[in-house]
Amino acid sequence: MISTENLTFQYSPSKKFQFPDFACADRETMLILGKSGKGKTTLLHLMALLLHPTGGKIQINNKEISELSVGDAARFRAQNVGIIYQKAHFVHSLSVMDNLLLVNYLSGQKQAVEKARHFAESLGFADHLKKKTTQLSQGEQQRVSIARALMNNPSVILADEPTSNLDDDNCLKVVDLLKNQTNEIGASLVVVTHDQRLKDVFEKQIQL
Ligand SMILES: Nc1ncnc2c1ncn2[C@@H]1O[C@H](COP(=O)(O)OP(=O)(O)OP(=O)(O)O)[C@@H](O)[C@H]1O
Repeated sequence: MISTENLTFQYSPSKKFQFPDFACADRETMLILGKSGKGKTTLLHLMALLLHPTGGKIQINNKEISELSVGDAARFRAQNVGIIYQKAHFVHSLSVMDNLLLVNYLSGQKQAVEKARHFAESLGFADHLKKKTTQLSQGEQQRVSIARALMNNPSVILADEPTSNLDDDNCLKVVDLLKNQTNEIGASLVVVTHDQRLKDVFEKQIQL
């Protein structure tokens, strides 16, 4: 469950944002739409505790997260938030499997090899687990990055333009995978995008 109230942010006195209030419950999915420059990535980074709001509240599982210190925010993020970036960033020297297990390691949890295998099966990259991430196609890397975001059973999954580089077929496949996997672990899914193809596949939407 994630919700915001009176959320504001500014990069500079001339670059201010006031975001609409919203709430996304467990197993609920939500789309945040907006043209380029409207602040979609900024809002996602606020929800991910990568930026600190200038005003307002963000709650995850009824915990007020905007007041956490930098260290506490990093711990909270590692344990509760899964992020899918527009362009996946992997550790190129590690295998696909080790990139998945790294999430467990960084948040101080036991390495969940079976879970990684399960996601790889569900998302269709089980044959690639031993490969380096650079050996995968862009669509395959996108699916690995979805699995990586799920590895710690996060309460909230945040996806930044997860479909912008995909053709229509793969776009709908990735959205289905995201929704199904989110539902499986009982998380809230928030997608920010300017991809109009997603308008018809998310019931709950807000426009920036
Ligand atoms: N670090 C920064 N410092 C100053 N201004 C910034 C910074 N990051 C983003 N901005 C500005 O804030 C505005 C919103 O940026 P943001 O990346 O959130 O938009 P967006 O809606 O995600 O755009 P796009 O769809 O093009 O990715 C833009 O005008 C951008 O130039």
